[in-house]
Amino acid sequence: MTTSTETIAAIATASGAGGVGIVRLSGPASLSIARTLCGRALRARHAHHVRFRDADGAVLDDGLALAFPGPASYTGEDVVELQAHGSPVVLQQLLSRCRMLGARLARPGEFSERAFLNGRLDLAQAEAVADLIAAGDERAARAARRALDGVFSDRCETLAAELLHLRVYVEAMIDFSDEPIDTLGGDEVARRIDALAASLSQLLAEAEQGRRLRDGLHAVIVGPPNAGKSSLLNALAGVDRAIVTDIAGTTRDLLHETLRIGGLELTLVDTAGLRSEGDAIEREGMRRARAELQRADLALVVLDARDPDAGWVSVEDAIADVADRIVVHNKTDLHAADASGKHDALRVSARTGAGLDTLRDALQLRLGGDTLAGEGAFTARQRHVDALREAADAVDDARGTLAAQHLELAAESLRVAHDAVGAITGQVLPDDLLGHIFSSFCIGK
Ligand SMILES: Nc1nc2c(c(=O)[nH]1)N(C=O)[C@@H](CNc1ccc(C(=O)N[C@@H](CCC(=O)O)C(=O)O)cc1)CN2
Ligand SMILES: Nc1nc2c(ncn2[C@@H]2O[C@H](COP(=O)(O)OP(=O)(O)OP(=O)(O)O)[C@@H](O)[C@H]2O)c(=O)[nH]1
Ligand SMILES: [Mg+2]
Repeated sequence: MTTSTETIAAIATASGAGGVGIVRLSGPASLSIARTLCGRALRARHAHHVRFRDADGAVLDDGLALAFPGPASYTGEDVVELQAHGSPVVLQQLLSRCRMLGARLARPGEFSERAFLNGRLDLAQAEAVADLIAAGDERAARAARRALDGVFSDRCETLAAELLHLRVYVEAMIDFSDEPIDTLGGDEVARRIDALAASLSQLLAEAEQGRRLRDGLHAVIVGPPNAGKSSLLNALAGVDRAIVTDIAGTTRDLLHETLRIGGLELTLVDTAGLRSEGDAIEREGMRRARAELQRADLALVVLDARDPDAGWVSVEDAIADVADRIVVHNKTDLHAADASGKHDALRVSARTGAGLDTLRDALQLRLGGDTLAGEGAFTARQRHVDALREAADAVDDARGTLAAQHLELAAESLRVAHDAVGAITGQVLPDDLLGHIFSSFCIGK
């Protein structure tokens, strides 16, 4: 257990006026700072109604003070909460007073970082705290809650334990490598590596879904100029967000809009129409459109129903790497005949609204509907997915090298896999991983 010498303080409640606002302290001086500020000693885990006083004895506010002596606290250190009226001015005054009495301002995520360093939460759980706070819908909140409860961490730790076991075994085989592997239980190790590879790929798939739960689905509207991409964004969002004109090349910047479909969040991005000509501004817009497609889970391809093939040529290349796509033929109000068969396209009209419900249903299906929200689903981050993929690759390598009787290489691959899985829960800490993770938290969390 690490103990910090510095006492940190922050406003723990959201900025702006509120019913109640909380200043939170953590560290060795918390209790003495509170005693001075409240004019009395605080009993552990009791709510005291007190007056918070400034240096000159003036009353800053009255409120509730709570002390949680370590280690039975959120951070594992001595923690104090000053629960005042939710006035930003009063909360700032309380915070300044805490600083005068020896606390320093907490960095973003520093309370949770200390909770991690003191073993109150593992790293994936600490990340789940931030993901819970940022959850955009109920499904994401439930899944973050499960990650916070350790559902994901437990799975990682089971894998890490098995990896450790295999490492020990393979290292032992190296020490006895004069003898043939099969007499050393090589078959048994191979079987266990196979089982481990299967568990890893199962967890990787679930973590990928968890990443989508956390980040929401990212859909990029793409198509030739003038097909009605911006009109469709406006129609789906139900607001007049993007500029629409009959001039090809109207949209240049990326335009993000958050949609809710069936209670689930979807980010929709409007982009510049793709074509081979265009001035410097339009070309920059197309470059951005292509870059945005690299991050897309789904391409929403908009073609003009009157000439879908012409448009298709311009987008085919750009969407080659996108995992999923929905093709729509727009402006069907101008084109009655059904030419959509070729791309398995949905027929819509951004102008009249025809076909938009069907499109919404298709989007909702892609959002995962119930499958993503299944029992036991948890949120995960790209960092976790990358780590599991690295581990899966390394375990595959170990399988091969073991079969070829290269025990040292197999041992090294297992070590790499073990470290990768360990970094998810923070059992293993690569350089500056903590700074990287916690700096994106809210202050006071
Ligand atoms: N007012 C307030 N509400 C809050 C928090 C907080 O810090 N303050 N939390 C902060 O994010 C969350 C709750 N998380 C917490 C986690 C552990 C402990 C704690 O004192 N744990 C001790 C005692 C365990 C017990 O009695 O249940 C421990 O783990 O030993 C407190 C809050 C959400 N609500
Ligand atoms: N009749 C009809 N016109 C439409 C429909 N959707 C869009 N339009 C018209 O088509 C023209 C182009 O629409 P935009 O939404 O700006 O097209 P865009 O694909 O965003 O075009 P760029 O931004 O230039 O790439 C505008 O005049 C729209 O009013 C539709 O469903 N029916
Ligand atoms: Mg546009």
